[in-house]
Amino acid sequence: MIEVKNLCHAFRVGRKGTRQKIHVLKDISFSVKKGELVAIAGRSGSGKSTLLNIISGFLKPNRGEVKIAGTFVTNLNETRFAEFRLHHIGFIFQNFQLILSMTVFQNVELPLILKGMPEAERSMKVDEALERVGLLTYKSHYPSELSGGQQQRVSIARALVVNPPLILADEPTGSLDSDTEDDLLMFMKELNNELGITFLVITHDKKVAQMGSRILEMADGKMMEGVLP
Ligand SMILES: Nc1ncnc2c1ncn2[C@@H]1O[C@H](COP(=O)(O)OP(=O)(O)OP(=O)(O)O)[C@@H](O)[C@H]1O
Repeated sequence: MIEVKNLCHAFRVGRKGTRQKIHVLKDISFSVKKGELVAIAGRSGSGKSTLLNIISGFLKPNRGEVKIAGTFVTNLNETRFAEFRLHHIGFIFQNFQLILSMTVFQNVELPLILKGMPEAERSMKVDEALERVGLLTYKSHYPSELSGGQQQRVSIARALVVNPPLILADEPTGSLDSDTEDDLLMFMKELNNELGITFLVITHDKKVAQMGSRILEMADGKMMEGVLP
């Protein structure tokens, strides 16, 4: 599902004269098979978000390539990558990224509007996704009227609504308390098992990493197959 080859990325920091290059990704290669749930673990600053930004197409790498579902995405321009994302990738973020002025229904409907789906079909798909996350009765609520765990479920429904083969999650439980975190991790595992969606989960939390069928550990710009205690 994902093949990453020889990815290198450095940021230039500082002012002219004292400018420095920070090499964040140093020749990273790994692959994720269809239906796997893989966690990428590593300390703060180890380059996890940079890697995810490249895989999601929000950042162009200095070198290397990423192939997702058979497409070399690193070659796509911004417009084509946006189109590709809409059909192939669902996102879950630490801070949910819901639009607060929109209802739960409208938040989940958004990707379908972008896809140009007719209204009747949209309505059916949104209801289906909300049912899946157990929040159909909350469809007219606003995000601020929901708990953190519920808001994260809405964002999962928004990711699921386009039936993506791949979900990228960046610290998905980072804003949740421990019990809610456990519920959400179980739910993500369920989606992985039942729907066969491939998950790539970025985390610095051992408990989250351990839910993966495989853990890739990032340290010092490199990646290795992780072994967590
Ligand atoms: N836009 C940028 N410009 C300059 N340096 C950056 C930029 N983005 C990230 N970095 C640097 O790259 C390194 C890796 O950052 P990154 O956010 O990828 O790490 P991370 O593992 O996701 O950390 P965290 O868990 O804290 O989010 C850090 O040293 C960071 O300061």
